[in-house]
Amino acid sequence: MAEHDTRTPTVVVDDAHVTYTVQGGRAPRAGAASALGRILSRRPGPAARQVHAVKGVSFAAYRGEAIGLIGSNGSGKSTLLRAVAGLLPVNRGLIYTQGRPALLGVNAALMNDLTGERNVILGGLAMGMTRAEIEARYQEIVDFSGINEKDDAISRPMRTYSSGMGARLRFSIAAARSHDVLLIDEALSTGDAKFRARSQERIEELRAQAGTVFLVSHSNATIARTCDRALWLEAGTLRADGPAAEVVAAYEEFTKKAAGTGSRAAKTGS
Ligand SMILES: Nc1ncnc2c1ncn2[C@@H]1O[C@H](COP(=O)(O)OP(=O)(O)OP(=O)(O)O)[C@@H](O)[C@H]1O
Repeated sequence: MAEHDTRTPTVVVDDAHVTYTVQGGRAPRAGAASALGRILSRRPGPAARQVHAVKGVSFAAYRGEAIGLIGSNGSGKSTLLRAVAGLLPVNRGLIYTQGRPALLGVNAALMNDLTGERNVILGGLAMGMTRAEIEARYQEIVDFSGINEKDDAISRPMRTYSSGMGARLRFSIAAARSHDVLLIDEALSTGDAKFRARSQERIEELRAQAGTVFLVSHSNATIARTCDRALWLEAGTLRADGPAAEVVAAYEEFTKKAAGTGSRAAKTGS
């Protein structure tokens, strides 16, 4: 008889499909003149197209796990993360999550014209913290981000920050409280080595507080170092799910082979 699984699931994804609908197309010819021509001749515009980004993915994630998402460009990693965060609907299948997952993306919605300080408050509220909680943790968030080490950058508008500084502040806000499910999209790879080490420690703490952490990264080293499990997506389907080191090794083997095929194809001109 199969052993009973006593771990607590935090995210269950069952045969999830996500499709984007893209309106229009053929941009180069879609100028005002051609649009006018279309109206005059009553020709229909370009039809809406579907992009099937996630195709039947299933897995369960448990408390205390740090799961890396790897795969080629456009393989569906960010889409899957956004669907788990509840920001994109699934067209088919089901996604169950415990609590409200927090998505921390490089594009997380902070306001560029507001100061870092105002953004800490906004971001904290968006993460479900109360004003009192934010006030109590404000200094800790700023110190963790390290953006105030050289000058008083926190009082400047976000648009004056480098991309690394912005990413660090976003991570610091999201990591200020514990989450049942924390989803991180590439945020770590933007920071410098010191910040990376610090955020890795913080992810460890969040895991210890019984949360589940998902991390999308193009750095195989980051995935192998930070995660114990990895999901490998390719063209919207799950190619592998297992211990991070094994999945990363299989993915590296695949990318090496794909690069080899590419150069041979280029040589033969096919
Ligand atoms: N807003 C959108 N509208 C239409 N298609 C989209 C949209 N966002 C992503 N896609 C398409 O969905 C597919 C998966 O994209 P996604 O961004 O999830 O991949 P990814 O694995 O995160 O890629 P990368 O590694 O380049 O960040 C791609 O074919 C992409 O072109």
